[in-house]
Amino acid sequence: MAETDAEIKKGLAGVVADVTAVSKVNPETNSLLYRGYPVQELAATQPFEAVAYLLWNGELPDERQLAELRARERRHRALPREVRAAIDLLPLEAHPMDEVRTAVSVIGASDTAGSASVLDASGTPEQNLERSIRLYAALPAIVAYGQRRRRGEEIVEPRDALDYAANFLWMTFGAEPHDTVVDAFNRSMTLYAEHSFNASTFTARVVTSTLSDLYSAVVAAIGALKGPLHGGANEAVLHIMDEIGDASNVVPWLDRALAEKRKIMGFGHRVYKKGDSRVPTMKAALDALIDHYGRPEVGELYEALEREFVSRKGIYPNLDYPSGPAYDLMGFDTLTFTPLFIASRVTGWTAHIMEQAASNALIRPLSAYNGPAERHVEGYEPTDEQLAAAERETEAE
Ligand SMILES: CC(=O)SCCNC(=O)CCNC(=O)[C@H](O)C(C)(C)COP(=O)(O)OP(=O)(O)OC[C@H]1O[C@@H](n2cnc3c(N)ncnc32)[C@H](O)[C@@H]1OP(=O)(O)O
Ligand SMILES: O=C([O-])CC(=O)C(=O)O
Repeated sequence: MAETDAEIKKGLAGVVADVTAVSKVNPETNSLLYRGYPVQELAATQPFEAVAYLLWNGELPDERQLAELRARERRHRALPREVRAAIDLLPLEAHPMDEVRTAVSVIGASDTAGSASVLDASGTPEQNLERSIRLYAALPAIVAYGQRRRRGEEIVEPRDALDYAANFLWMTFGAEPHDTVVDAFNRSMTLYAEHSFNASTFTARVVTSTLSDLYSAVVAAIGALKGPLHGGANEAVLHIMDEIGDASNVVPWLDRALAEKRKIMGFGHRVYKKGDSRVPTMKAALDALIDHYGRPEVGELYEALEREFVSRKGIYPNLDYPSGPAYDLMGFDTLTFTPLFIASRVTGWTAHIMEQAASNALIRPLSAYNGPAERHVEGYEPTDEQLAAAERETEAE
C-alpha cells in the first residue's frame, strides 16, 4: 500500500491515544467525571483546592489533607522575586499568555533540582507533586500581577486569611470579593481544571514522554492553550460580544460573520457534539453574576447569540462561552481570561504529566509522505545503492 493510502486521522480525530484515570469525557451522556466524580457535583460542593488534590491524588482530601494542601499553597502564593523581575522586563503590550508562559519558565529554571543532567530532568513522583503544588500556588500571583501591571496598579500581597479563590480575587483587585463572586470564580476554576486528552494536555504528555521535565511540559501546554481554537476562545468570545454590542444586533452581525465564513468563538467542540457538559453549571454561575451586578443586557446578548447560532448551525456553546462574560463581569481584563484558564488547568496538566511519567511510552506517531518523489541535486551522481533503493521503492508502490 502506498503511504498516502494509509488511513490518516487528520487532527487525530477519533483516535484513542492512551488510557487515563484522571477524567472521563462522555459525549453520549453529556457527562464529565474527575476521578469518577461528576464535575457539576464537585463545582457545587468543593473548594478548588479539594479538586486539585483529587486530580493529583485520585481521592478527595479529608479535613487534615485539605488543611495541609492549603498550608503548602499559602507558603508559595506570593509572587517569587525572580518572576516579578522577569515580568517587569517584558513590554506592557506583551500578551498575558506570553507573560505567564515566561513566568513558568523562570520558575522552572530557578528550581535547579535535576538540572545537572538531562538524565535527571523528569524528577521523582514526590518532586513532581511538589513542583505541581508550587506552580498551582504561584499562578494566581502571576496572573494578578500581570493585570495590575498593565493597569499601572501596585502589586497586592496575598492574605493568609483567604482561601485560594478569594485570595486570587483579592490579589487581582485589592478588595475583599463578595461571596457570590467567589462562588462563581471557584466554580469556573473547577470546571476548567481537567478535560482528558485536549490539545494542551496532550502537548504536556508528549513533552513528558521524552523524559523532559514538568516545567517544560507546562510551558508547552500553555503555548497550545493560547490558540483561539482551544483556551484562547474565552478571550475571543468577549471580542465578538464587544463587536456585536447588544442583542438587537445579533442577527445582522451573524449574517455577516457566517457570510465571511468566520468561526463563532465559544461554540463547537471536538468531542461534544450535542453540548458541553460544563456549560449549564457555568451558565448558572453567569446568571448569578448578572443578578449580582444588575446587568441583564449581558444575559440577553448571550441568549440571543446562542439561540440564533444553534438554530442556524446546530452547533452548541462550549465552556468558554459562559466563562468569557462571567470573567468580564467579575472585572478581569479580556486579555486575562486565558491566563485564568492556565491557573486552573495546571492541575489537570500536572496530573496527566505524573500519570504519563508513571507509565511512559515515547509519543511518536507516523506520517504519510506526500512530497516530491526522490530526486537528486543537479550534477550529483546517485550511488548504486541509492539507485537500487529508489527502484525498490517504485516497485513497492
Ligand atoms: C475549552 C476549549 O478549548 S473548547 C473549544 C474552544 N474553541 C472555540 O470555541 C473555537 C470555535 N470552535 C471551533 O473552531 C471548533 O468547533 C473546534 C475547533 C472547537 C472543534 O473543531 P472540530 O471538531 O475540528 O470541528 P470542525 O472544525 O471540523 O467543525 C465541523 C464543521 O462545523 C463548523 N464549525 C465548528 N465550530 C464552528 C464555529 N464555532 N463557528 C462556525 N462554524 C463552526 C466547521 O466550520 C465545520 O464546517 P464544515 O464541515 O462546513 O467545514
Ligand atoms: O477537550 C477539548 O478538546 C477542549 C476543552 O474543552 C478543554 O480542554 O477543556
